[in-house]
Amino acid sequence: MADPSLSSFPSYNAGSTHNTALPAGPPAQMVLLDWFFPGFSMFASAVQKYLHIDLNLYIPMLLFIGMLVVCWNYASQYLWDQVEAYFMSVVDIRTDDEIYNILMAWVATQRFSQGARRFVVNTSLSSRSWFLWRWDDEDEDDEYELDGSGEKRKKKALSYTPSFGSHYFWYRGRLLLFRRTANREQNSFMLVSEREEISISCFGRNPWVLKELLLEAREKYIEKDEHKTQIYRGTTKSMSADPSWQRCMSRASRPFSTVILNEDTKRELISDVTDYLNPITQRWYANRGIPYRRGYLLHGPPGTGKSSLSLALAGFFKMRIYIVSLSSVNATEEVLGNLFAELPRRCVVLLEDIDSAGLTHTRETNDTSKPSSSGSDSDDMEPGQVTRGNGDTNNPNTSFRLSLSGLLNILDGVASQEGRILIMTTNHIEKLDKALIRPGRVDMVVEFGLADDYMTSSIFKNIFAYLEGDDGPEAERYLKLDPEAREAAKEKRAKDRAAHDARIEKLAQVFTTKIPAHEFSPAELQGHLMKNKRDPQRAIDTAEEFIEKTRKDHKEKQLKEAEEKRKAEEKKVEDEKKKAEEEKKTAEEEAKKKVEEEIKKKVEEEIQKKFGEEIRKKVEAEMEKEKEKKAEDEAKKSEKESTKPKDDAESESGTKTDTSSDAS
Ligand SMILES: Nc1ncnc2c1ncn2[C@@H]1O[C@H](COP(=O)(O)OP(=O)(O)OP(=O)(O)O)[C@@H](O)[C@H]1O
Repeated sequence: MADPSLSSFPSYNAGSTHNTALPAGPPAQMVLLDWFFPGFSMFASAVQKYLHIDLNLYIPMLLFIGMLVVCWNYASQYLWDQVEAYFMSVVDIRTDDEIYNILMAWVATQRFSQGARRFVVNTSLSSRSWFLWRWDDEDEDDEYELDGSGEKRKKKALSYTPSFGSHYFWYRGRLLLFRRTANREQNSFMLVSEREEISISCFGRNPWVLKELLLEAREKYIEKDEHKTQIYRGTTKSMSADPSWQRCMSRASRPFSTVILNEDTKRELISDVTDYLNPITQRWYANRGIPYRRGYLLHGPPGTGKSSLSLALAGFFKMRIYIVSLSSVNATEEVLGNLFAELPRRCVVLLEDIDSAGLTHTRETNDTSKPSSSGSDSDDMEPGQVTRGNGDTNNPNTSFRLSLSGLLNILDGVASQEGRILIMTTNHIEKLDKALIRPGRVDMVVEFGLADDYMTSSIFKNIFAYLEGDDGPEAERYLKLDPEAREAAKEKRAKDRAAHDARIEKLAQVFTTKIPAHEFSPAELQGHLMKNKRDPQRAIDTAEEFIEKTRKDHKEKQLKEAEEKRKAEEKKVEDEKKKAEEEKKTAEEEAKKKVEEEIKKKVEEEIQKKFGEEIRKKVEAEMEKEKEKKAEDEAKKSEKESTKPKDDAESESGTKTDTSSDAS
């Protein structure tokens, strides 16, 4: 019997489109189609019923087309692979390398990116890989707008790059292909940028155009950062045990002129570094077998410009700066060694706070013939040992130790990159080991001091005088004026500026007379001036207040330090007392034990002596007794033998007599 559900099936007779006779059962092809495309039979019967079209007629054709498409896909993919392998050049971009940032920054500026219908939008194009992550990057592309109060408000620039897929574009007259695909290996631990693969291909077996593109991208990238200093900090990621340099900032290079320091010292420093970086100098070093590196030591009280000078120097010579602070808990020998091994060839390394690392102990202390370094508070440390926290061995931070010889090995061992500039900063040069600052490790020492009159006045002018670029959007407004008006405006502006600077010059003198020399650090003065950055007169009027408050702070700090020192000394005395008491107690116990042992020995000897004599006497008496008894027995025996030949009758009475005598 026919299946009623198939009553609506179209005819399976290929010859007749209008034949409604029921088929014996669904043909195999229909079952197959239904299996591949569920509901196909329903769709076919609906088409048959309402449009009078028998799809059965077209099935072979559809199948053929489908197969053709599959074959085409396969063949085209195969062909494309062959073309790519034999007739194209391809560059794969590593997403965990800085080249990713470089290329994506270039791609974002290309027409094909901006025209892409499906695209990725970012506020930062940098790779998400933690070691490339810029987390505080002031981007030049960031836009600003003025809000109601006239303050600038930063708007993050948006970058558009093509989304997953293949994107063709022209470059230097050649057709190139930018391909962005999802990484074949997807796992949840992967960072966003690692989940994609990027490549650029060109037709032809010569990849020169790709290399040129990459060089151009790099050039643009460097150009963008030309006036910036790239700052890297040595960190130990909690997730990974390996320490690494993290790019933390790309900051507008600090002009050298803004660091207030003796002009001769500045000039000397710049010419020294210039000479060092000269390729001829490098050859000179190589010819003489001298390690090609240079070290500088900047020392002085906190906030006097040591870090600022290092940054300005890196910016001036367009070098990256790698900062690591030895006061950080993680600055162990292993961490530092790994960090130094990762340094690029040409860079500035800033080793901060080498005094707080406790490098206060000389290597020579191992050698008792040589004098100890400084009599500093670290004197009771183990020789050659470095602790953090001013040699406070009780400081929990000191649980990680860095030996001085370890640090020296890192500084000039195989891990140290030749061609680098090492800058060490310290607040207490007197505490440093001579080995650490000997020539070859430190080639120039620059001293920083508290602000003198020249510094005070310079800082004042630095804050309040007009500087190029201060105008911002106001300057753009002038550009919109007609040439005549612009000229007049320009002249007026120049006059205003000159008048302003003259006023600031006078005010700087007044301010300088109010601030006592060599008492405050430039950072403290700058802090006070910054509080009044729009009102120089107010900065002068509140100078006394600042002096009073800062003196109070100094006093409090001194008191705190003295208190800490006192506590440390008290603790030291206490510890020593405890130690002495313990030693005394131990000595007493030992003496007591000794006396007891002696007494015991004597008693034993006495006992031995006394009881030994008695026992001897007793034994002798016993022996004597035994001897006597033996002699008696002998006598008796011989007597018996002598009386034996006499009469037997007498012998009986004799026996009786013996018995009575024995009984008595
Ligand atoms: N000589 C100086 N010239 C210009 N600015 C200075 C100078 N000294 C300090 N400053 C300002 O004070 C602030 C702190 O300076 P900086 O960090 O360079 O001091 P430092 O000597 O490295 O301090 P620390 O020893 O605590 O690391 C900076 O903002 C800097 O602009």
